[in-house]
Amino acid sequence: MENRPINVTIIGTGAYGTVLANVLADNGSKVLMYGVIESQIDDINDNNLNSFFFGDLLINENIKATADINYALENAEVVILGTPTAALDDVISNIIKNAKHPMHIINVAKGLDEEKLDLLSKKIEGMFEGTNIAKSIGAIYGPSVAIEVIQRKPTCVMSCNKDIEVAKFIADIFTNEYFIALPSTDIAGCEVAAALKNTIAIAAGLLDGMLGSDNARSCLITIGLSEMYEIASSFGARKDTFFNFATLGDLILTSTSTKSRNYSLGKEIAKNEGDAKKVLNSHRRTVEGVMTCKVAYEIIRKLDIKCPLFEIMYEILYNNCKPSALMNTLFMNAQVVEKEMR
Ligand SMILES: NC(=O)c1ccc[n+]([C@@H]2O[C@H](COP(=O)([O-])OP(=O)(O)OC[C@H]3O[C@@H](n4cnc5c(N)ncnc54)[C@H](O)[C@@H]3O)[C@@H](O)[C@H]2O)c1
Ligand SMILES: O=P(O)(O)OC[C@H](O)CO
Repeated sequence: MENRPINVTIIGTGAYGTVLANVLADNGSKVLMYGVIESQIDDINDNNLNSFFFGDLLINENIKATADINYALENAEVVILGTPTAALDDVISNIIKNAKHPMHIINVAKGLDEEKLDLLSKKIEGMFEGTNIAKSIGAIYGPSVAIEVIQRKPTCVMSCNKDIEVAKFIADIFTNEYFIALPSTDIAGCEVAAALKNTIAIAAGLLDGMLGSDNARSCLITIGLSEMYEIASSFGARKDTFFNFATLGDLILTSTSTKSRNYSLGKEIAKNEGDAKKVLNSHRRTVEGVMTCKVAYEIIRKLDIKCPLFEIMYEILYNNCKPSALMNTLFMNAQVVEKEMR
């Protein structure tokens, strides 16, 4: 365990960036947040609050925020990419332009590379290639709705890195009595699961809104886990990874919690008689399962594999198909047993 304060810079002053800042500052790290929204920066510096996301819940008073990227990166040893997947291109370009020394890069965005239909970590690696800025590239994934972490409720996540020693180092700087990070070297497994569970959560919210059936939700989660593994294994994921916090854990949380934005979107679609188009047109919050569904659908087609849940969700979210009939066919076609037994 490192016993000196680590300088950590968090890119983004959003919900998850703020909670990770709080965990790290609680652990004695020197935390600086870089943001683009002046009111959030001022709120953090002047009031120890990020009230846009967390109302009057105080955050650690040692957290500082800035809009100056040079200042933000000047002493950074670890940089956390704390924005949604869609902002990563911009964020990484900004780091490459302004960083002057090597640093550990940790991604927390849950998504896939929509252009190359590939892993987000590969895209991030590709962007840093030849720059000497990324000492290592890893991720933190696990069941962690922001509001509960800021309230210091027990949360377990995976620290993912190809190099187990770096995974352990990052796990150590995050771990305390309420936030536990365990190392994993299976980036592909954790990352694909972290992205795909968002689409399954939209399906779960939709199903709950339509049927209110605990039986059906459990079956949906099981089918989702199976399809998640099917897709992830094509990226080299290990089966044992599918029993950890980033995979099964996050899938259960996001598919059952009303605090999840993805699950809530599904419920909202159900409330609007299954009219996804209408709901998505007026939606403003970060809901990554919608884009992930499209990427997953294209990956499934490219690999020529069968993932009925993702195919159905694509029809609902992108072709405005009514969910009821489609949901029925999902259970009729459920395939969750070993491939060789089918
Ligand atoms: N919220 C959660 O509970 C939670 C938990 C685990 C993981 N995550 C993941 O973390 C990622 C971020 O989610 P969030 O909930 O914090 O999102 P959010 O919508 O709360 O915040 C996003 C933040 O990114 C900032 N941002 C956007 N573009 C930027 C740019 N170019 N440069 C700098 N800042 C920029 C915005 O200003 C905003 O402060 C997502 O991929 C999400 O899946 C979220
Ligand atoms: O609010 P959501 O649906 O983006 O989910 C947040 C986290 O990913 C849960 O671990």
